[in-house]
Amino acid sequence: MSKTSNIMRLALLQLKGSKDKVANVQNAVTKIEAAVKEHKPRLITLPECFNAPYGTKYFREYSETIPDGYTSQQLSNLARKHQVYIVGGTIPELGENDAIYNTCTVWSPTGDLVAKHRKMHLFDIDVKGGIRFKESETLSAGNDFTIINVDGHKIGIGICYDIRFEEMARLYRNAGCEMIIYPAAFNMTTGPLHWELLQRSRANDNQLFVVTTSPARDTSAEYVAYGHSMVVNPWAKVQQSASEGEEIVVADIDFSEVEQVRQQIPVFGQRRLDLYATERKAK
Ligand SMILES: NC(=O)CC(=O)C(=O)O
Repeated sequence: MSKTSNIMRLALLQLKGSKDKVANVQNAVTKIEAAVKEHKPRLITLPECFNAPYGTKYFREYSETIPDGYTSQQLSNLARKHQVYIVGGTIPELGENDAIYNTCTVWSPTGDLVAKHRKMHLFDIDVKGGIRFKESETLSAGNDFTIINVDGHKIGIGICYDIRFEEMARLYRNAGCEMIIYPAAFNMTTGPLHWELLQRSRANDNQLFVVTTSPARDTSAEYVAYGHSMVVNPWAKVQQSASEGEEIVVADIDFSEVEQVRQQIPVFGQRRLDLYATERKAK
């Protein structure tokens, strides 16, 4: 598909969650309606696990099938009604063989499901005096890379912990992506240390836009999200950033910046591919 425009307006919705799934989804619906009315974005992004509490004991209870589940249907209707792309954060997905995935759905302006990305790297960490989390206690990992095409621009999709794996971002770059979108929910241990650093690293290494959308911080929640949803440009500069609370971040992406940095700092063509490689394995 040829590029119809180099400018794309995004709206990142940093939303506060609760244990009430319908209330969470309705909050997203209200904020999507507001973002469309006030800012007319082409593409809207939502946070990781926006319809459920983020915790291994909750994933099965809140899980839904895709695309016929309640949350999917709401997002599909909104995308069609407002003719926008929606990168629908993530929800716990009830998949085949009763497996549960942490899954991002992407909806086109016709309301069609254009992609479904299942978190590939499960968030299993144990930081002494900080946080222990083991997604693998209840979740299964996805095995597929996901690239969408919006107005001729290739955009890779990853989910939260996926951002720590440079190889995945590099594969997206190798496939021609100009942006990677990560719905994400870092926490109060890793957020201050790594949130911005990782985004700027992936943007710098691959000379593309990095976009993250986090839940708003709720200090009464069992898992306290860091917030600070962010857009980093291909120069690795923070273009826009939210604070901790509920917020709509509006960013006008100028995709011509991708070509500018790639021309001016041409590391991609200077790699020693005679000595090393990052390759996708056949499944
Ligand atoms: N929640 C995640 O998947 C990742 C995270 O919080 C981190 O990497 O830190």
